[in-house]
Amino acid sequence: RPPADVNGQRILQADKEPGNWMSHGRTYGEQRYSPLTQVNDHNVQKLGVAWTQKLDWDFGVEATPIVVDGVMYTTGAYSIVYAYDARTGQPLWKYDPQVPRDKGGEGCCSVVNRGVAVWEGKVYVGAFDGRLIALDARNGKPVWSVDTRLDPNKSYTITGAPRIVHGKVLIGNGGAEFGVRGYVTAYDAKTGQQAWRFFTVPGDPSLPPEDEAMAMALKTWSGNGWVKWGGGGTAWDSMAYDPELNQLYIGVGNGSPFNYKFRSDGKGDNLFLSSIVALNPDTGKYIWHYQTTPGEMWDYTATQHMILADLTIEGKKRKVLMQAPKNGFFYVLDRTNGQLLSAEKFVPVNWASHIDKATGRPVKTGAADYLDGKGMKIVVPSFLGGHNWQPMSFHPGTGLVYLPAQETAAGLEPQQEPMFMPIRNVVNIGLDVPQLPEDPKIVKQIAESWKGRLLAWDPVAQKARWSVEYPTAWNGGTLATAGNLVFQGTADGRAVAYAADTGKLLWQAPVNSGAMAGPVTYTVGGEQYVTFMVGWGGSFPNITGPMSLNAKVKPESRVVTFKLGGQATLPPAKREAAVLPLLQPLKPSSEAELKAGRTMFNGLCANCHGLNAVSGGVVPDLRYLSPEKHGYFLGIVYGGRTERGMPSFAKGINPEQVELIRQYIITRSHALKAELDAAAAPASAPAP
Ligand SMILES: O=C(O)c1cc(C(=O)O)c2c(n1)C(=O)C(=O)c1cc(C(=O)O)[nH]c1-2
Ligand SMILES: [Ca+2]
Repeated sequence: RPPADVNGQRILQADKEPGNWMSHGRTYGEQRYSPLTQVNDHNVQKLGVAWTQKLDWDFGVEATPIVVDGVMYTTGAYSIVYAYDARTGQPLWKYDPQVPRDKGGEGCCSVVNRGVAVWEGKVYVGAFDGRLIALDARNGKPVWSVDTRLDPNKSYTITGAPRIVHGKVLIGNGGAEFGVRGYVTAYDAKTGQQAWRFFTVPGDPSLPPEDEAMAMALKTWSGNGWVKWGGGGTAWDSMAYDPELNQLYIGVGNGSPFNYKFRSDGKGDNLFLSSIVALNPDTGKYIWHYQTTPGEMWDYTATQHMILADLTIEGKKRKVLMQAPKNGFFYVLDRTNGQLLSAEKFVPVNWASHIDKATGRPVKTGAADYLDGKGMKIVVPSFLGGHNWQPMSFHPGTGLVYLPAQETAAGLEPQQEPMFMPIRNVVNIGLDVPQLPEDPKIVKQIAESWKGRLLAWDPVAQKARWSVEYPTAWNGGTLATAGNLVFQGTADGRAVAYAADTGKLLWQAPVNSGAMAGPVTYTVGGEQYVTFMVGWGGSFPNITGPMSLNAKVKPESRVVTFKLGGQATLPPAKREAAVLPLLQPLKPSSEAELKAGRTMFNGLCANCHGLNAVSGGVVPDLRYLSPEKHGYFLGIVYGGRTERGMPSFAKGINPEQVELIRQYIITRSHALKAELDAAAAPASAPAP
């Protein structure tokens, strides 16, 4: 059999070859449940390392590997594709699409990638710069490549994994924090020829709508504010497919800009933002939609993982679709028609009290409404969500969904007038950057209130059967197996397994770095393997650095595969301690100057270097910047550091403003020094 000779028939019958993991969620229903039982709740403690492979870039790793007939196809940062012998880890080939290294600034959440799809001897990857590329599965040589961007002058990116249905490769894009318009496109798997495109939000209302769905959606928007800001609705991650109904489900993202007033005069539902939309996969035609957050204004994407299952609810067998989007409610929909069956909170939520059963609409509390003219509002969950892209899993035996949830909150405040229109490289959401105090004691308190939780969620009863708490948010996706196991990677650098029925911790092993991706399991030569894609990054450590420090991990990207009795060793973790350099003198600056420096830092730099210049450790913490680099700071900002992933900021800020940013960083280094000195001083030091 030629490599990666997967087709729809094989995916439909995935349970007949449980040793392979042939599509993103293993099956079209994306349950991430494996029927394999060789590794089970009786022997899982005998798992040892089978093999490891280091990846090129120590940025976030989010890929679900595809494993077919003994070969693993997976990705790392910058959309680099790796093929390994799945038994030994021996590299077979590597393909680097050469995404320009300074493109990082054009995405909200680093140059991550969630994996490939395979089909009839080809491997498909969505490159961060917007290309969809087909590779020859034998050698990784490109066969075709298309540019999926609607407008190359906008910050369109791809981080999601393609799905393939009826010979069509389906892919969306990211960019709703940068002023783009969302859509999903289908390309012929053989040739790359475009088959259809479904827009998720309307275009310019002065032009005719593209189709009936856009005509319907347009009625739910007001004014034309969104035209310049794209409208958003990017479908940057999840899809699922029901072959019996022949329905493709896409998860649609947040509005662009977040600011609902700038976007739509603060009026209307704004379809299809934050919605699940069912499409015909052959034509791209609309079938139904369910909107989780009408009038979205909090980055409440509904791009989170969707699982299809058959559940018995009130005595009736229902074909359901389950999703736990960012907004904090767990939804169970009838997937034949999009009707709401139930929705309950799975984490604390303040923007809505409940979802009304009769209308299917949330009942908003007003507590998170930052447009009420009363200033900053604390929004729960935060823009990182009660759940983000980390995939869930569903175990048909226990009937439970294993959900990597998180408790987070953030302060949001609208700009009165747009500071600027969206430009490349710079996040612009029509809000002031999320507020975070500088006082380390308060930051510590907030950080401790941000929790990660693995929930074993009963979707029929709509409540947790068991849960495990973690020291930070941003723990990994899950995998359920017929061996009564749930596997998960953790933010604090472990691979763990729980009993699926009781939640008892049965096994854990260090993996050196935060493990966020969904693990997979497969067999080669009759032996079962479990693979974790490891590597800390993505939006949590990059933007909300201070909240992520309790994870106490460094970025270190690697494939780590386990098997029963595995004897390989994991290389020791990188652990160089950061040393504060000789501090730059504090120049006397006015309050106003320091405030301007802080605003600019948080607006321009914090998306990677962290709010208030506290980095989560994936991108350098500028408080530790050496005197030498302070000497040519302007050169770095204007020139960028392309080889390290930093774009040029020559456009948009003048040298005086760059100097204000530098002064702000210096004050933050001094504050850190004082904090470290205080921590090092003996608790009851005698007065001098
Ligand atoms: O609106 C968008 O277009 C968009 C894209 C992406 C992305 O492509 O990674 C993320 C988000 N939004 C987002 O809101 C978010 O929380 C997020 C986290 C991550 C990540 O990989 O860590 N990506 C994204
Ligand atoms: Ca977003």
